[in-house]
Amino acid sequence: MPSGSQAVSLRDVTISFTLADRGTYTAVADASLDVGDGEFVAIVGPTGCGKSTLLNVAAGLLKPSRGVADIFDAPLRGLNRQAGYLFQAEALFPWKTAQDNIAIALEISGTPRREALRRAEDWLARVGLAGFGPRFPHMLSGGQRKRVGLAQVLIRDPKILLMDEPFGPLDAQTRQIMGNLLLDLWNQDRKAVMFVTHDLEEAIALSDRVVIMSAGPAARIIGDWRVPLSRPRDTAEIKLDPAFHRIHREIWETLKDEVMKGYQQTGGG
Ligand SMILES: Nc1ncnc2c1ncn2[C@@H]1O[C@H](COP(=O)(O)OP(=O)(O)OP(=O)(O)O)[C@@H](O)[C@H]1O
Repeated sequence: MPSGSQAVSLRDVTISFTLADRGTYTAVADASLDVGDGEFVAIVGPTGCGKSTLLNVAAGLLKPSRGVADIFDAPLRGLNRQAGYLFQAEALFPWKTAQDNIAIALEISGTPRREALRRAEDWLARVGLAGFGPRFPHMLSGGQRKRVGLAQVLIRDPKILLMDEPFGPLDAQTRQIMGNLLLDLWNQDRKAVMFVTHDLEEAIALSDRVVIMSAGPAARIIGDWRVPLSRPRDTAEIKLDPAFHRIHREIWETLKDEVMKGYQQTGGG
């Protein structure tokens, strides 16, 4: 459970982009969000509303135009070195084996190669890939590559995990399996997690809190729900729980109008 300190604290964050041809575009306006130490928070919103933009602020990849970002009560300057980042797109080197892909995350910060390889082997087992170390990414399934990606991030033991639709490209069953793996690993040391998804079911199944953003431009945080479901959870079975249906219905009431606005703006509806 949260220990009281905030791993990520965004205060009145506004993010505007200056576009060469169309002036200034404000993606996110006055967003305030706290993620407690050990807390799993999902951010859900319509397509293009600014979820990734907000995550990039927490990662230190993007400086807010207004407002502040604190990490463990200290102002974030430059890259957030306490965070590990897992994107939708794969970040594996195609010419390196699974084991090397995991080990490199330690080698770049100075861990001797032999030690890095040994720890990478442990992590292969922790993500259910014992024996797959010598395979190159093209010799692994999409789900297996995601497992390698997860190990690559977690081996550095970041205090905060920033995840941007990490299981997006996977089929529904593999997503569920990856969700369970993520929860198992998270349960072992409960890092703070910011998990961006457009999938409300996935958000509820995984998280302690679900935060809803409005459609952009100038997207805002318009809802923040505590998920009343006990842990440990199985991400498939939890969806049969009546409490899951109740909270889903409640959040969807707020989300659905924003989703329609988002589609209309992006020409999808
Ligand atoms: N570097 C940039 N320059 C200009 N506009 C940008 C930039 N980055 C993001 N945007 C715009 O800001 C808005 C929010 O984008 P963002 O990727 O954060 O949305 P999202 O909610 O993560 O979308 P999706 O769910 O489709 O991945 C979009 O309209 C996008 O086009």
